[in-house]
Amino acid sequence: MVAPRPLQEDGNILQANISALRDISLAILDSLSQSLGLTGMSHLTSTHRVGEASTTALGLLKYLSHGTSEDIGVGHIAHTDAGSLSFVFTDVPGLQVALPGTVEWAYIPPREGHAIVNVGDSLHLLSQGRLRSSLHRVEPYLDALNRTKYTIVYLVRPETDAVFIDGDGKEWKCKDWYLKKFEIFGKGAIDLSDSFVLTGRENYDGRWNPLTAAATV
Ligand SMILES: O=C(O)CCC(=O)C(=O)O
Ligand SMILES: [Fe+2]
Repeated sequence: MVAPRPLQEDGNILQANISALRDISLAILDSLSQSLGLTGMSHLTSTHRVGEASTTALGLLKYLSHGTSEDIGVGHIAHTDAGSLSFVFTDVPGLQVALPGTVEWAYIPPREGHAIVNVGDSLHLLSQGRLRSSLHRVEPYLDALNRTKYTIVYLVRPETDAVFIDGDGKEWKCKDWYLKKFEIFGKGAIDLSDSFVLTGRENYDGRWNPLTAAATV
């Protein structure tokens, strides 16, 4: 596979960006911990130590254009991210977030020089529910239907052996929570029995309705 030209010309660009994103994410985790009074082993950086094994990842997503599939094949189903923090870089709109406490969706327009940063399940669980993972999805945006949407995501995840306690007092190893979540993503179809793990809500699929969307956007 041939690397994109900027990477061929400067192999360090990737490493430099990953290091910067890692430092920024640790600063955010530190600041959140101070604000929430999380100290000692509960301090969020204590489960995100540099050099410890984790599945933190950098990804490039390319979305199918609107019209290439009839229903849910376009975009990204409603979900919360499994990890701690997700940095989303894109210049094509389409990302929607569920407004807190409602079932209404709002587009988050890209802003030049900015990233969108989502809180994921891991921070929800590590902060004993004080931080909430954001429910979001990607839908066609009517002004950008003919543009291919690319997104670069930097997905910060805790150490593989970090331990979570869920709302029912059940203990999870970070890696088991991820396996469960990725198994659901891998199914390719929405099964309502999975909806709590996928979206944090029971019996909910958050599916996009093209008819309503066309009328309201
Ligand atoms: O492409 C986007 O704007 C969002 C991507 C996303 O939600 C994800 O990778 O989990
Ligand atoms: Fe996401």
